Amino acid sequence: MLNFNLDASRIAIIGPGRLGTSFAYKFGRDNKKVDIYYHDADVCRAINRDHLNPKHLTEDLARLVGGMEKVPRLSPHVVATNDLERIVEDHDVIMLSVTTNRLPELLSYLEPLLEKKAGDTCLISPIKGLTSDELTKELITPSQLINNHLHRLKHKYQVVCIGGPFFDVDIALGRPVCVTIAGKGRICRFVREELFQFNRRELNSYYNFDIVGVEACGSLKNIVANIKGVADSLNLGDSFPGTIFARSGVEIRSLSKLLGGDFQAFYSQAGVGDMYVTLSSYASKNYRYGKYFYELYNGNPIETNLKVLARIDGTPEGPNTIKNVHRFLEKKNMYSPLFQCAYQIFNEGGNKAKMKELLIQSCQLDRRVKEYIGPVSRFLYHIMPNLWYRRDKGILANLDR
Ligand SMILES: NC(=O)C1=CN([C@@H]2O[C@H](COP(=O)(O)OP(=O)(O)OC[C@H]3O[C@@H](n4cnc5c(N)ncnc54)[C@H](OP(=O)(O)O)[C@@H]3O)[C@@H](O)[C@H]2O)C=CC1
Ligand SMILES: O=C(CO)COP(=O)(O)O
Repeated sequence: MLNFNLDASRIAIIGPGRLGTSFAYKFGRDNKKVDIYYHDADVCRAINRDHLNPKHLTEDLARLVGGMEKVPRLSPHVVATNDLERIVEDHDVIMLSVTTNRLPELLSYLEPLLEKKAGDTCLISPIKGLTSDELTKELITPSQLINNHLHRLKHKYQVVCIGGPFFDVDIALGRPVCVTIAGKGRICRFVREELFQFNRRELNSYYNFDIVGVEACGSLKNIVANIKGVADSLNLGDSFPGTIFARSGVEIRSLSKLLGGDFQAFYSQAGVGDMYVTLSSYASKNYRYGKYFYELYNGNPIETNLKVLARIDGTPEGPNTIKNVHRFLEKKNMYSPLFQCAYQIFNEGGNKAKMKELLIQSCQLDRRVKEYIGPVSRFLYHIMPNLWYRRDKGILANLDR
């Protein structure tokens, strides 16, 4: 049973990437004591000396505020260290601000330290990606990955996820942002009250019990942002984005349900709210990924991917999530034309005309004709989501639901 006398006056952030740095700005402004963990001592020294991140975010902030000299400095209460043991021992609240592919390795380092620690820990995850479970090969969200990895220590920690529309630059600069805090009620109330209600005009939050649904929506919309970046380069007109938006909603809703989330998650800040901004803004790494992928495309997706990643500060989650989702769709024989199209565009090669054709087909020629889910179908989805989903091949593929 987690003890709720957690100390929220100090917070640890693991991963000084774009988002971790932006939360260090925010919590520093709130006079919290912030300790950032990063394994490279030189980077830590630079952060402590200059009160700026030498690797991530700073250049984008400079562009936005009109020059490096105008970039705000991190509060003197923000300190970087490469001592992970001290980070775990000294903090009741730890934000894991790494990308999904780096999370298993990080959890392996954290596990013995959490076990040794005397007190309890609140782990906060803003991570928006899906991965494959090592044992079951099922598609899982970051909180599921954390819980699977740390199941022996489940009495010593709880996970809270942050979802919704929030871009690093907005958080860093104190622009109004409203997130979704998802997880168990008491720990979420603690996080909202102690960390997200200070200066509510700058950062505020709503609560959602459906942590898996919130994470699934936040992760899957990154894939849609990747394809929307491509679509916006294809001269498809001003109507087509509406169809991408609505049809991806259908796919996100179904897939999120299958992963253990609720249909309602999509109608939240973490669903439509986050998808709207990520699909329409250069602030999104995932949207830019799609744009640059089209621009730099040479027929070879592996080479193009490397060139695109070299041009983006930070790692967009969409490209890895597409691969993991694709494996899952194949395994489940699940019908999901837009995610299938995303996989083909970013992994299978071909020319730019093929990208256009794939996108038009996936949006305009969906085999599902009905836009609504009838009451019987809704009930069956509710009681047996693992059976009641649209198949890609076979007799069940013909059922419209
Ligand atoms: N940026 C944003 O606006 C938003 C991001 N998110 C989510 O937050 C997560 C992080 O995103 P973002 O910050 O943009 O990504 P970045 O790639 O900018 O940052 C990840 C950081 O984690 C570091 N890192 C990786 N492994 C470890 C480790 N074991 N220990 C310590 N640090 C480590 C990386 O180091 P290195 O530099 O060496 O690679 C990098 O600094 C993603 O899941 C993303 O989807 C969610 C909403 C908004
Ligand atoms: O989740 C996001 C915004 O809320 C997406 O941001 P990125 O595409 O920059 O990772």
